[in-house]
Amino acid sequence: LGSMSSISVAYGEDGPVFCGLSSDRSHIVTCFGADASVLYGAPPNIPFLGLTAGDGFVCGLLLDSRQPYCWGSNSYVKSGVPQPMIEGAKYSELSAGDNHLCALRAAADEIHGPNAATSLIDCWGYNMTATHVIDEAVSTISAGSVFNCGLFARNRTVFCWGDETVSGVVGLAPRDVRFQSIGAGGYHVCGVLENAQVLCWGRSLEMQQVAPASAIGDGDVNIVPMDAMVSVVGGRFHACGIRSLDHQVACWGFALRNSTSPPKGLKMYALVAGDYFTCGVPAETSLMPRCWGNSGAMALPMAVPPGICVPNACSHGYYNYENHDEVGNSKVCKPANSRLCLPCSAGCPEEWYESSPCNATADRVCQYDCSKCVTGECISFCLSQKQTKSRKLIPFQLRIFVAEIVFAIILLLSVSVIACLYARHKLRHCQCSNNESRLVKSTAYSFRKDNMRIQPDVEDLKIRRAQEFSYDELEQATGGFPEDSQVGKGSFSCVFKGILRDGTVVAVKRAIKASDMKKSSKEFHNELDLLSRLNHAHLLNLLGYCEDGSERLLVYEFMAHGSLYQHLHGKDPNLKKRLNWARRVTIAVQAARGIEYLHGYACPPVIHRDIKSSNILIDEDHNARVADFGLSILGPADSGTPLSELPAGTLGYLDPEYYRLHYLTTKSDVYSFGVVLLEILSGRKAIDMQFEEGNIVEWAVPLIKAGDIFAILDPVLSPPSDLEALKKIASVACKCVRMRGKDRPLMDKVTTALEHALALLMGSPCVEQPILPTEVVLGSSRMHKVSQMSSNHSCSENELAEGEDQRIEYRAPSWITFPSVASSQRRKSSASEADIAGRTTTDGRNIGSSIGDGLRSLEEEIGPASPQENLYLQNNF
Ligand SMILES: Nc1ncnc2c1ncn2[C@@H]1O[C@H](COP(=O)(O)OP(=O)(O)OP(=O)(O)O)[C@@H](O)[C@H]1O
Repeated sequence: LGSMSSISVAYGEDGPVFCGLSSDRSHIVTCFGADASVLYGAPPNIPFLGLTAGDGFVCGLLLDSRQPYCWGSNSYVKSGVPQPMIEGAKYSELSAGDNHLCALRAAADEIHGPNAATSLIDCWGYNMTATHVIDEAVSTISAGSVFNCGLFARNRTVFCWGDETVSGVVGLAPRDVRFQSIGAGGYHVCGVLENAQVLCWGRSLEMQQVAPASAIGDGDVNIVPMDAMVSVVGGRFHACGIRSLDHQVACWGFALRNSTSPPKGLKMYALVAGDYFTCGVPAETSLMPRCWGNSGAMALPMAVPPGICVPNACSHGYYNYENHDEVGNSKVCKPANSRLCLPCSAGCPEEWYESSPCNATADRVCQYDCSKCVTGECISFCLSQKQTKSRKLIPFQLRIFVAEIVFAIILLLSVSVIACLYARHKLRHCQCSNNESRLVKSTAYSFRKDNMRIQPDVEDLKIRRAQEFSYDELEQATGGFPEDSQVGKGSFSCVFKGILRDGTVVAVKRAIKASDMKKSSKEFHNELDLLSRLNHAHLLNLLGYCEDGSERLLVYEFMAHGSLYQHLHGKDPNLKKRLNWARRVTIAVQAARGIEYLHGYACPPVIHRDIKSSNILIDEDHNARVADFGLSILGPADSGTPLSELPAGTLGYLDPEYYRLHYLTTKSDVYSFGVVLLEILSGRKAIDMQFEEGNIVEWAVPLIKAGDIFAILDPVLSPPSDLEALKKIASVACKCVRMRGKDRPLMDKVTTALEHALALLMGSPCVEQPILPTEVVLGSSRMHKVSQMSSNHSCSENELAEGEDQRIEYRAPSWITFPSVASSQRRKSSASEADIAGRTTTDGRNIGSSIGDGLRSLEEEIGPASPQENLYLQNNF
């Protein structure tokens, strides 16, 4: 009964059967109930635009062909596309009565469209099979048991046709009354008038007559309670509507004995009625329909869109439906540019006022205006408000007493907070208080450099918020998220290249539907929070975000050269070759600095939890940026304190200690970064089952320990003439992937070691040449030629080739703002447990003892920097 919707209720001997479309954009139908012919006749995997149902059957409007398709056991409405069917006919709406189906023709041209002079309505079934030519454009149709009604598009008046003897509805249709919408029931029709009041007519039982006949014409007129409604539906002898004010359901008319009532206190988006059974899509995140009536109350285990998707923008009086966070990541509607419009509440009643108007994305909100109260409801509401206020007017002495208590509590709290801050400060030398850390402000970056820590300024962070984008803006920027602008895909998102209106090239990360909605929503907010707070030259900057219904998108700076993973393991072998040793080690240094910032300089520290080569992105200046804070969590103030978190991360990079014991510290990131270092050295994936030893750690560490560095180096690159730098990196990698977190170095140690290795790599082959700032070009905002390198005869041919490769390198402007914490300072700042362990333990895992220079403690191993290295480091870091 009624009009087409995203849900339908069929009825018959076997009781009601509910069918609904999936809210996951698939538009696939699923049914629940006891009528096997409806349940099992439902076509799997065929998308529908909307549904309608009658006695023992359901019909859907096929999304692709726009033709009706029915299934079930009604002998008048056969399964399949109803016959006769005009070839190529397309329909915009369906409505089913007891034993018939009507469909409103939607011609591709304007002959029968909404602005047309005529409309065609085709009906099939008992006593109904005919084509009706209506002399005006019809906007919607709704079927009762043996009759149908429609609304004219132009003047919104109603017209009905069908079996008048049985229904008694057709002749009673009010003339010259304008409706926003109508809902036909068994033997009555209800409609929402232009002023949002509801008017019913017909001869259904128990329908109270309250409206003056003069207002609506002759006949047996029934009207609902006086509440303004946004929509109405009709059952066999009852009708239900969604109240405009609170979106709660109100039902009236006849109900069977022992029927359940509509849920109280539950807001609804949409309703549909069978004969004695009504269902609604609740305005809550689950979107799981609730039903009530003769078969008891039930919640159906599927999420259903709260209406029909339309191709056009929502017209005036409608707002674009937004999903709630937990509902899903993808849009409800297919195709992507269609949308779901819900009716705005129709104004506020007399004694109410509008506290916020209906806009493009949200309905209007009304509140009681206590100065205009007339009804008891309003008066009692305002009285209760008053009482609440007057209760606040407590005697003066009592107020003083309370104030004293409050003061004492505040004092106590302040002392505790100061004590905690002090303890925390002592524990981790991390100064979070504003007083201690007045930060150097700049528009793009805000860091404080003191002898130990650099922290984001709290005030600055309050101001520096990521920009909020509308979905349309981002859809436009990416050209509608087509496949060819997709630059990557993760477990929870697809990444698209886009261009904002101001010409900025961006990467738009669009969350995809995850099986665990809460998780993906949590990740979205984690990432948003973290990225808004963090700012570093080697972290991927968040430019903005968008949260629109079920859509969640993050907008990042576009990284022109993709991910380190793509370079090392992508399909293009040239990419890998082009990533010569100097670039690889530079990337390692830069990524290490980003992670070091997370661990050491952000306050409180941040544990990334998903360090891997696909999360190290490379910008157009070939600088590395650590990305994807989806799994990050703020670490304990004392970064050595473990957090008991359920393991999350990527196989192959996951710290075994964290995985097995759920023991999470910053050292878990150190492990993952060690794996990345091994990837960089070997060009192998973290897990690659094409090799006998598929796990990179299990494969590489024994070889490095045995001093066979050659065996692990990426065969696509010629090894540098002096392997010292790579040996140092291999040694650092081995330390990073030690089994016990406490045996691994801290990130600042790792960074320092890598910086030295880089300096060695850049300097040692050309030791005769002094390395000048303009020559070693990593980090210059201008282009510099490494003329010396190309003319240096002591460099090998291979190195020369690699050197040529890196002659033109840039430094992103953000480099300039990177705090130049000298390696020596860093060294002082963290005497890692690993280093201490490295010097003292005789454990077999302390590989330092087994391979000579290979894996001694980092301090010993790095040794003092050579003058060239120092010069290089001073000028470049
Ligand atoms: N800002 C960006 N600029 C250019 N490409 C990007 C950007 N961000 C991500 N990508 C590309 O998209 C891919 C997917 O990124 P995403 O962060 O969604 O997933 P992931 O980290 O690779 O995997 P997972 O989500 O499973 O951890 C990246 O590997 C990278 O190739």
